[in-house]
Amino acid sequence: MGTKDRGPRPRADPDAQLLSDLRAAFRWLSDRTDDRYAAEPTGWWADASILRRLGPALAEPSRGSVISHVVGPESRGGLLGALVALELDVGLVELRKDPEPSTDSDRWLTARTPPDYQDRNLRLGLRRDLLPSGSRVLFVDDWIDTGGQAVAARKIVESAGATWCGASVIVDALTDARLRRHLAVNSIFRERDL
Ligand SMILES: O=P(O)(O)OC[C@H]1O[C@H](OP(=O)(O)OP(=O)(O)O)[C@H](O)[C@@H]1O
Repeated sequence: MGTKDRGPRPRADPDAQLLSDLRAAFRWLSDRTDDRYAAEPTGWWADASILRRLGPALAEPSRGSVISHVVGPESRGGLLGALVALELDVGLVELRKDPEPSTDSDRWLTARTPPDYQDRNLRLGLRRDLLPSGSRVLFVDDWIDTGGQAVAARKIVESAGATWCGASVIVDALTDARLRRHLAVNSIFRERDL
């Protein structure tokens, strides 16, 4: 059979390609003296071709939903949140760690996390005037581990009178399926697939 008879070359599956590129650019860090492993995902945004695909991939599950704001926790949630907000054509509201009001009239909504992946009870907060009641929020982050930060984020969103529409993350390391459902988590992949 000649080459003409073979038909078009099958196109590479873009999702499979993104997964494989994310895996290739990721490292676990560890010391010989310590059995702890730390995720090192910064190669993902150091690579222009991965960076370009992250916003569309994280926005994809929300394409059919009405989203008015993206909320991203400091620091990587802010970085990725901006990419997703651009894709969905909405604004990004920063979720800060230990926010300090600049003036008395600078109102923040805050909540403390249950112990997170580093056993921290972080105080997270966002500026009240940036998230009007009735907003429809998509939470964006690189990684969800215990879900502690996302749980606190949901409390804050709801205390603003806004609706939590879900969480979009690159890696889902949750061990609690009920929490995954409660937070409506979509991920590019599970930690076990790294
Ligand atoms: O599910 P959890 O147990 O709450 O943990 C997940 C969070 O922890 C990491 O952020 P970190 O606070 O390390 O800050 P970073 O974004 O600056 O890395 C990660 O980016 C998530 O925000």
